[in-house]
Amino acid sequence: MSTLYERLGGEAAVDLAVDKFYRRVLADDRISAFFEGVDMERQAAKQKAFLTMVFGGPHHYTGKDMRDGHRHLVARGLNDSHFDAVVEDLGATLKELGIPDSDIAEVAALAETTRNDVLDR
Ligand code: HEM
Repeated sequence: MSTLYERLGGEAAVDLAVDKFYRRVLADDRISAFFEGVDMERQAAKQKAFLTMVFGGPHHYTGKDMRDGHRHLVARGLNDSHFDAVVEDLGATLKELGIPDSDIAEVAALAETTRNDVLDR
């Protein structure tokens, strides 16, 4: 029985999805403002960490890290609607990559488990 991360293609799939996902997020005017002024050098690594988490792969982040990493964004108004937009953009990216709907639903469910930490509540 393979894990979701393995089924999606492991690290290679994460690398492929990072670029497509980030482009989609930056083009999404519901959420792009939150990424203004973000350190671009570190951004690829962060996006990789993001996708590894939501693919259910090996990552070192905790709920506390997610709180600390997004608290400054919550202070700038980050809320459920923005979280929903990110999950939607992620689903659209995976769909574009030919990932089956059942796997996309699993990724969305995993993302969901981080919602209260990301939104600091
Ligand atoms: C599924 C939920 C989410 C996960 C798993 C996630 C994951 C991550 C991770 C791992 C980092 C790197 C943290 C660090 O090491 O500094 C990060 C940073 C970031 N996230 Fe998220 N994130 C989520 C939701 C969101 C949402 C909804 C937004 C905004 C619409 C967002 C915007 C950002 C930004 C702008 C950064 C960079 C912050 C900075 O460097 O100033 N994230 N996220």
